Parts: sequence; structure tokens; C-alpha cells
Amino acid sequence: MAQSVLLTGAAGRVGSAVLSDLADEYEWRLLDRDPPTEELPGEFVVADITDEDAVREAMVGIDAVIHLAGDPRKEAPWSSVLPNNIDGTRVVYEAAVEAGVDTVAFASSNHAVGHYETDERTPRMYREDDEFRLDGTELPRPGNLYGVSKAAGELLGRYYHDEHDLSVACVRIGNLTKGHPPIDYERGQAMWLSYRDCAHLFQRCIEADYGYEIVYGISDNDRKYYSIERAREVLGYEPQDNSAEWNGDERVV
Ligand SMILES: NC(=O)C1=CN([C@@H]2O[C@H](COP(=O)(O)OP(=O)(O)OC[C@H]3O[C@@H](n4cnc5c(N)ncnc54)[C@H](O)[C@@H]3O)[C@@H](O)[C@H]2O)C=CC1
Ligand SMILES: O=C1O[C@H](COP(=O)(O)O)[C@@H](O)[C@H](O)[C@H]1O
Repeated sequence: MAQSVLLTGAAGRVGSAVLSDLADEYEWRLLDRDPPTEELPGEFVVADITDEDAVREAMVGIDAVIHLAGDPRKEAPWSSVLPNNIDGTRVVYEAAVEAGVDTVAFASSNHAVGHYETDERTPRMYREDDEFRLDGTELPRPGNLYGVSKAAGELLGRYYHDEHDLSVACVRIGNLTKGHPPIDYERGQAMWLSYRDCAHLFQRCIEADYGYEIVYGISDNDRKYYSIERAREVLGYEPQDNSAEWNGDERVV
């Protein structure tokens, strides 16, 4: 069971979702290149994940890592995703192995499989009555260079698992939106991930027993084109939210 957890990208949105529910559950070491703008639990390390010495130092005494740091922009250029998302992720896995960390949960993205959303399938696949599902066993089909960088992070995880027995869960996060699902955006509603489901899913990633997994990070939405069965079965993910229970920003169920 994880006790000391390193959270990279802690000052960002996903980090905030994770900490909002799990602040008291672990001994946190938070890492981000930007200092926090609010009080956060645990020790805060201001460092860049491409700085091998700093990441190695931050990894000492850590049981599990939730690795979120990176450039999250879908239009991010290669000059940014190469160091921040690909090389930085390699540095995190490498330091984790060196420090004897058990588990790394990696924030991958829906954009790693964006090109499954073909003209023939959309917008039908975003709707409740459509049965098309991606389940994590399919090959990546990135929709942009950002998606390529996330697929690379998944592949690096595969290597560090096979070569060094590190447990790695890659979470292809959908659309994390605070409070309510995205409004007037069918695709976003189909891949909505609520803040509390996000925290719960990453908690399951650092508590469950597995080897290497790719799962989808969405709530239990009626509309969906990502299966959450693998996350349920292997990780014990039990999401509480569903975008169908909302009309705009009003909860109707
Ligand atoms: N928010 C969402 O809906 C989704 C997010 N993701 C992934 O989740 C992760 C977190 O995303 P968000 O919280 O939304 O983004 P964000 O931009 O709010 O947070 C990312 C954090 O990482 C830090 N960071 C970036 N590069 C860094 C580096 N080289 N060294 C140290 N810190 C660095 C930033 O300072 C920032 O605080 C990203 O990897 C993103 O690709 C994936 C799918 C959906
Ligand atoms: O990977 C990411 O995906 C989300 C959702 O994608 P979108 O195409 O619906 O915007 C995006 O908001 C987030 O910034 C990105 O990191």
C-alpha cells in the first residue's frame, strides 16, 4: 500500500483534482516547475522533470508516483512535447526504478487515440445508443503531436515495466472538467471525468496490484466511446458520476 506519494505537475488542474480528495490520505511530495499559488499538503519541490538530479532527489523514500507534469495542450509543438512530455517522462520512470518505487501512474490522454474518431464514426460514436468502444487494447492512433507524446509515455512505461518490473498504469484521461460536464460539447460529455472520479481513479492506480495497464479515465457516462471495464476489473475503479445526470450546469438526477 502506498504511503509516500510523489505527485508531479501538482500545481495543475489534474493535480488539484487529486489533492482535493486525497490530501489527507498520503504523505505527499509535490513537484512542479511552477511554485504553488495556494497552500498544498506536504513538501513542495520546485523543479523541472527534465532535471535528472532534481527528480532523482525527489524520488527518495517514495512508494508510488502519480506523474502528471507535462504540456497538456493538444496543439503543443514538438519543441515542447519532446522535452516536457517524452524526455521528462523517461526521467521520471528512470528515477522511479533507481529509487525502488513500486508503481507509477501516468497521465496519458484521449489524444493518444484521437484518430479513431473518423469522419464515418463521428458524431454518432459520441451518442448513448452507439456501441463503438475503445478498451485500451487497441494500438495508439494519436490525433496530434501531443497525442504522439502521450503514446510515447505509455510505451516508455511498457519498457520500464518489462525491463525493470515497475508497475505502470497509463490513464488515458478524457475531459476533466470541474463541477459539471462540458456544456454543448457531445464529445466532451462522452469523455467527461469528474474531479472526484479522477481522484478515486488515481488512488486505485497507486493501491491496486497489477503489472502494466492502459485504462480510460472517464466517469460512468451514459454516452461513452471508451470502455471503463478494465479500470473496474483490474483497479477496482467505481466511478460515481455520469454526464447524463446533468443539464448544462444543473444536476437533474
Ligand atoms: N485536464 C485534462 O482534461 C487532461 C489532462 N491530461 C494530462 O494530465 C496532465 C496534467 O494536465 P493538467 O493538470 O490539465 O495540465 P496543467 O497545465 O493544469 O498542469 C500541468 C502541470 O505540469 C507542470 N509542468 C509542465 N511541464 C513541466 C516540467 N517540464 N517540469 C515540471 N512541471 C511541469 C505545469 O507547471 C503545470 O502545473 C498532463 O500530462 C496532461 O497531458 C490528459 C488528458 C486530459
Ligand atoms: O489531453 C487533453 O484532453 C482534454 C480534453 O480534450 P479536448 O479535445 O476535449 O479539449 C483537454 O481539455 C486537455 O487540455 C488535454 O490535456
